[in-house]
Amino acid sequence: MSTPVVKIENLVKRYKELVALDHFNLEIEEGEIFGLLGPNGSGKTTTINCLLSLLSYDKGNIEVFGKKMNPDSYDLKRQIGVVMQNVAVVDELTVYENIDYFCGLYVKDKALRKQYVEEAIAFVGLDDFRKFFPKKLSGGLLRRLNIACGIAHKPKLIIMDEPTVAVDPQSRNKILEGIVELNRNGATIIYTSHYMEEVEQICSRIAIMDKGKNLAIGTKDELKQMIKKSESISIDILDLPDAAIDEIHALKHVYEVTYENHMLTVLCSGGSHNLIHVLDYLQQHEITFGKVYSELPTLNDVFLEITGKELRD
Ligand SMILES: Nc1ncnc2c1ncn2[C@@H]1O[C@H](COP(=O)(O)OP(=O)(O)OP(=O)(O)O)[C@@H](O)[C@H]1O
Repeated sequence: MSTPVVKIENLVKRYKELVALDHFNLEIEEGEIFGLLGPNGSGKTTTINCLLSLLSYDKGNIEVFGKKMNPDSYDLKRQIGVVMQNVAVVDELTVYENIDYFCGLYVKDKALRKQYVEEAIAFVGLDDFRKFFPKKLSGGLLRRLNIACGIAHKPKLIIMDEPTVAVDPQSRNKILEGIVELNRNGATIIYTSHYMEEVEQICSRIAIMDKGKNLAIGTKDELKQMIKKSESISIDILDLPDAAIDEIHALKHVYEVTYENHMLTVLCSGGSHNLIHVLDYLQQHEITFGKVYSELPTLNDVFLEITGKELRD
């Protein structure tokens, strides 16, 4: 097997009494867009800061590209691009100068740097704004500048910590498309977010975090197969007899039935054609129904089943 790009073993990080990372483990392979998904405060930023050796930790081991990561591992850091949650650019420098400055920390050859800066500007679509100072940019454009500064030196590993927080939908889509393109061009990506839709959209594998622990790991389909729920059926019904609830509950693959505010909700585990079986039952018993909805599980359902609480909170 190839050497993982990132290997985190048994990482423990405490802030005084608070255990922010609790024996956290993670392996990321080359070529992945790896999603770290967890609610606010679950430990995503702490993981990233430990990984970059910006924070010391109490226990555990971290390797990047097969080598131990230390605060002075400059050879490793040169191969990493970081886009932090809080925009970190220099207000006194223009868009071009900012990207040139950050790229210049790693790329000393002037001609090559010029080429990289131009490519980064084109990549994030800031060509019309190259002479603007950061204070003149909208929130979305500022985020794009932040990304350009982190990736201009063409790192092999790119870490993005919630890059779309407080970003308008247009810029958000542009950012997500850009991440996929960076990956297509050969970079391994670590992407932290508490937006499950984004993580589902772009990540090849996902770790679900809560309270400093890695609760589950896999592709989105693997994660969804870990839980009981495979389908949630909701049907508008004006009047449903109590006996029908019990009989629907007894249908194959059904494990939970509720009827509230004229809405029948049927949760199913495995099987196929569950919706047809429920509708057949209603028709055979001449129960009139209105709108019908069938939903597959989301990552929120995975989180809910594992932790007993909503990811969205
Ligand atoms: N410098 C610090 N001092 C004390 N506690 C901290 C510090 N930084 C983070 N924490 C705490 O550690 C826990 C993990 O925080 P962390 O920022 O890593 O989570 P997160 O998943 O990145 O959340 P968010 O999405 O809000 O950034 C939280 O309970 C947080 O309050």
